[in-house]
Amino acid sequence: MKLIGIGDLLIPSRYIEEGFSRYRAKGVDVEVVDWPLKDYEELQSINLQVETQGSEVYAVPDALIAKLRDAEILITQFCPITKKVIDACTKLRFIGVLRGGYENVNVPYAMQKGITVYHTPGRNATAVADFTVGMILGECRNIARAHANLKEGRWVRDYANAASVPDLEDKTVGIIGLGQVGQKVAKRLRGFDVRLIGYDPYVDVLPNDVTRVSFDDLLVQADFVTIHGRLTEETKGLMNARAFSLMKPTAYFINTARAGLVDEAALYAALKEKRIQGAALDVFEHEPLTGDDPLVGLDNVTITPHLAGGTVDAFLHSPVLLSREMEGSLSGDLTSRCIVRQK
Ligand SMILES: NC(=O)c1ccc[n+]([C@@H]2O[C@H](COP(=O)([O-])OP(=O)(O)OC[C@H]3O[C@@H](n4cnc5c(N)ncnc54)[C@H](O)[C@@H]3O)[C@@H](O)[C@H]2O)c1
Ligand SMILES: O=C(O)[C@H](O)[C@H](O)COP(=O)(O)O
Repeated sequence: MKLIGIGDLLIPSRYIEEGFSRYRAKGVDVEVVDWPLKDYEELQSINLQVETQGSEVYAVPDALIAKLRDAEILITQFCPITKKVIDACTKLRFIGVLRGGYENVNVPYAMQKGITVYHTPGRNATAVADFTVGMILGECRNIARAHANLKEGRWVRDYANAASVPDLEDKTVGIIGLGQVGQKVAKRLRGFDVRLIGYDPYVDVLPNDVTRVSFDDLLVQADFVTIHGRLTEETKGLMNARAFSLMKPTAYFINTARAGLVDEAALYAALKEKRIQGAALDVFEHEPLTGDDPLVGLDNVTITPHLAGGTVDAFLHSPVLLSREMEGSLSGDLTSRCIVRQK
């Protein structure tokens, strides 16, 4: 059996090679090729922003497709596996995605062709959950603003909103979306003695210290609203002007998930008019965010350049996780992680 992995800027080839090297003992021929990209910005602009299955808007270079043709197992992180790629790989039986999401793979087409697709749920949930807690503290305690001021030689202790800087203890944190990341955020926040409320229409059982509430009740009650849904047709623009109008004027909004979950203009207006206290954002409608973006000029926002999932553990361990998940497929044993099974 032939496995071909596609290395990229965030998971270089050698990590895929190492992650799947033990397949060699099972008679698998493991080869890894590179997806040539200029820089991380190029990757973000073509892939992280494209949330349509198959990402056909990006043309995978023919030279790369030519290197993939013999694959029976194809491993990718961000490189789009489009209809054209699938058609070129005539022996393809399995696709493994080194991601929790799989928006860059044309899953419906793979399914139609009887190809089994695996992914890696939660591979960077720890990284994102840790970062989210950092963002909550960073914004409500003015950490980033204080740092920026000191770097510019200003010793500023009298922030305009200092009188309303909260402790986390006894505050209510509302978590929208209790999947891999949302549940880890809840787990981390327990140590802060907060009250946890959650909204997720698709999770039957919430962690027992997370009180299930409706979407509107969450917004009305929470001192911190943190969103962790995936971007779908249903969740697009979930946080709109109406949603922000339900939040307390003292509440904070945190988004380390996807920009598309939020109406950014409505969020900007709520922040600008101080209808909510502040926001911490790792994801933006237009990435990379430029210095002249209106959000950058606000004094009640903490912004980071889409960093939440990026730890060495998250990215470099993904191939090991995926190789374990897919191992059963070699002997025909399809495990629960496979999202599409052969008919
Ligand atoms: N900033 C980063 O670097 C970074 C890194 C990794 C992941 N992410 C993003 O973090 C988010 C969470 O990832 P995850 O792995 O936890 O995803 P997940 O699929 O495990 O969880 C998403 C949850 O959202 C819930 N959901 C679906 N529709 C909903 C709705 N209408 N309202 C509320 N909840 C709804 C689902 O039931 C699920 O429990 C995703 O948007 C992902 O793209 C960001
Ligand atoms: O940078 C990010 O947002 C994520 O690391 C990237 O999109 C992959 O996330 P995943 O699909 O693994 O959740």
